[in-house]
Amino acid sequence: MSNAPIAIIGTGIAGLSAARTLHDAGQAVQLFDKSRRSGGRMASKTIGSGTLDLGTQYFTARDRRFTEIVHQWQADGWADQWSPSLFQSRDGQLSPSTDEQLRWVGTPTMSAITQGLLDDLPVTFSCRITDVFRGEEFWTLVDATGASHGPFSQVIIAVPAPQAAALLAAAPKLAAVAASVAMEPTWAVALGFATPLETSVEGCFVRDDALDWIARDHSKPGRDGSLDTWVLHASSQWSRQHIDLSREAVIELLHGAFAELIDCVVPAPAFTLAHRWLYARPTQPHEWSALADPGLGLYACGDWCLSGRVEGAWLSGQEVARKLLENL
Ligand SMILES: Cc1cc2nc3c(=O)[nH]c(=O)nc-3n(C[C@H](O)[C@H](O)[C@H](O)COP(=O)(O)OP(=O)(O)OC[C@H]3O[C@@H](n4cnc5c(N)ncnc54)[C@H](O)[C@@H]3O)c2cc1C
Ligand SMILES: NC(=O)C1=CN([C@@H]2O[C@H](COP(=O)(O)OP(=O)(O)OC[C@H]3O[C@@H](n4cnc5c(N)ncnc54)[C@H](O)[C@@H]3O)[C@@H](O)[C@H]2O)CC=C1
Repeated sequence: MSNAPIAIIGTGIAGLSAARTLHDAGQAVQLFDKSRRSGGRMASKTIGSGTLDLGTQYFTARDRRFTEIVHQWQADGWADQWSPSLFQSRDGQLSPSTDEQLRWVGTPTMSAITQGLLDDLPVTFSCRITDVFRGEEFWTLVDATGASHGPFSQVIIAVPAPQAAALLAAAPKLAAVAASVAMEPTWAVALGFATPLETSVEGCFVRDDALDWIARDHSKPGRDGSLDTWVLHASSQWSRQHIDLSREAVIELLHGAFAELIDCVVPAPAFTLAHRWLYARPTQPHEWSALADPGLGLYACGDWCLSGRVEGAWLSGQEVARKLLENL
């Protein structure tokens, strides 16, 4: 057995779930991410004095193992329950839609969870891995600048399926599985109002043309900042149809749809932002848990291996760590 560390590409919840478990089992890990910080689709955006959850809005916990870890995160101060005043909108009709579902958010921002998991694990940010190849004994990673990283004993790829497919070239069967997963885009828009909107809506499931979901970000626990902030998510279909639209045009269209939907006057926002998530969610759930070629030492995990939600991504990371440890 070699002392070379395990490389993990991706510091979203899946990669960090695996990293933490491997680290706790005494394995050395080295993480890489193309972004400047951890979180992936659970990242939060800093805006002036506050922050916004532009990707994941909340998460539910149905699996026992995930429920246990979420309670641990709550005890650590990284997560808390969010009980929004919920509505739904169908055919332009807004109506209350309360339910009993427990919903969780990171505190004070969604990214607090991945930051907590990362802690002081070794990580290289702003490093897009473009090639993963195996020599006689060890793995080497190559980044977009052409620089090499290694040697590594094993590699875990924890990125969205379309990006994973290219990095799994050394294991064509795994690459083919990843390539078979279609992922849908989501346009996200944030609006900040200087004066709070006069509505009791804090979250709304929408089934109209453009929008899919709206949330009063400011209503989540631990959020500060002076603006009344809202996050609007377009439906997959609308996002696909408007994939190449400019940010300004997307803000205008979704702001218009929001103003039509909400039951109050919507003044001009003091702040706007648009973000395009190209690989927001798999078109359907899968039951792979994680992909593994133990002989080679190449593994993959991510939300696309399971439910396409935070819970699925975390469970997939657990499963990849379990498989890897089992094969050491
Ligand atoms: C708009 C939106 C709303 C959502 N809402 C919810 C919700 O309300 N509830 C819920 O449960 N889930 C929600 N989700 C889904 C949830 O965010 C994901 O299921 C989960 O965060 C996926 O985690 P992951 O670790 O698998 O992938 P990611 O979070 O995508 O992490 C992958 C990481 O890999 C990095 N990366 C990619 N390619 C490379 C490369 N070549 N080299 C280096 N690094 C690379 C990325 O920068 C990223 O940090 C939402 C997603 C989006 C986009
Ligand atoms: N925009 C994106 O890219 C993504 C959005 N995601 C959303 O993240 C959420 C996560 O799902 P779960 O954890 O199962 O959460 P959940 O149980 O709150 O919601 C699941 C789905 O059930 C419906 N629903 C739930 N509660 C209500 C209600 N009170 N009134 C009306 N409809 C309701 C609604 O359609 C919702 O999308 C879902 O809303 C997904 O649509 C998940 C992944 C990506």
